[in-house]
Amino acid sequence: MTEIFHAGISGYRGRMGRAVSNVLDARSDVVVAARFDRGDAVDLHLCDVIIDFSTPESSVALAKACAEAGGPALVIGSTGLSAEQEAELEQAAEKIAIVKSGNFSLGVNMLIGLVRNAAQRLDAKDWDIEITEAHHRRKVDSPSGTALMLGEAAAEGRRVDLDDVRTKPYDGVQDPRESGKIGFSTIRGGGIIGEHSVMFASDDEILTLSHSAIDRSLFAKGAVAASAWVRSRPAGLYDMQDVLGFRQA
Ligand SMILES: NC(=O)C1=CN([C@@H]2O[C@H](COP(=O)(O)OP(=O)(O)OC[C@H]3O[C@@H](n4cnc5c(N)ncnc54)[C@H](OP(=O)(O)O)[C@@H]3O)[C@@H](O)[C@H]2O)C=CC1
Ligand SMILES: O=C(O)C1=N[C@H](C(=O)O)C[C@H](O)C1
Repeated sequence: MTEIFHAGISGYRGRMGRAVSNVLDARSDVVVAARFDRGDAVDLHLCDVIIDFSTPESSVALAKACAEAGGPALVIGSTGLSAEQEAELEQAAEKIAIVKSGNFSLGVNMLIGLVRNAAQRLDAKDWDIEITEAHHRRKVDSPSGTALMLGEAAAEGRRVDLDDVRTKPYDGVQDPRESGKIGFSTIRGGGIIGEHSVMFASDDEILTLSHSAIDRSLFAKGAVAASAWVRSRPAGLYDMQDVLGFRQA
């Protein structure tokens, strides 16, 4: 028999909140026990898990409240968190189970592994890595959470720290590009759902690995799958690689 669980939606009036509502409403194994947005009160005890696509500040505040209450588990999709905010989530995850990912799609999570692998094999002195992302005009953070995850994967493949090799945005006249750096470029326009590409460029050839999101429901479906996975996990900070069983040993 299918076990029913109770889910909450944080940021439910937003683009992703509405997409998550639609996915949850279509499932017979989930009761939507709470929908809340900025300024709304929520009874955390009604939920086994809350799916949150809101803002960095509100995701951190929610994680702290859930940690203090001893639950529910969380699925967090908000991007643009500072290093301090990431650390606050890690602290909350000592008390509750949290899945946090900058992208809940299967394709992007596959891409992460491909990028890590390519970066490991293509010598940094010959191959420049440039990451490009494009999103709708209303997106406020850049580079996107996904672009940063792809940058982390490339840096991991090269066994370097992304903070040490990340380029500043190119603008005006500057020194020639150093080898070993990882560059980021951002496009914002119209209703673009989410485009990401990682270019490996040598003097002789170019390899580009890319992903296009066709419908926002893609992220919502992944987040709902993560919510079903995380609700029975012990406290800890997980990501979509864990949910999909892609984590490398
Ligand atoms: N990980 C992934 O796969 C994806 C991540 N995202 C990320 O998710 C986040 C939300 O994106 P999107 O839905 O497009 O943005 P929206 O601005 O459309 O939605 C965010 C919603 O959160 C609400 N909100 C603000 N503060 C709180 C609060 N304290 N409690 C509850 N809700 C609150 C906002 O209300 P108000 O309008 O009043 O501020 C708004 O309704 C972004 O960081 C985005 O980058 C997006 C898509 C996929
Ligand atoms: O804000 C968005 O829309 C998206 N944000 C995520 C990100 O920052 O990578 C994921 C997706 O690309 C859509």
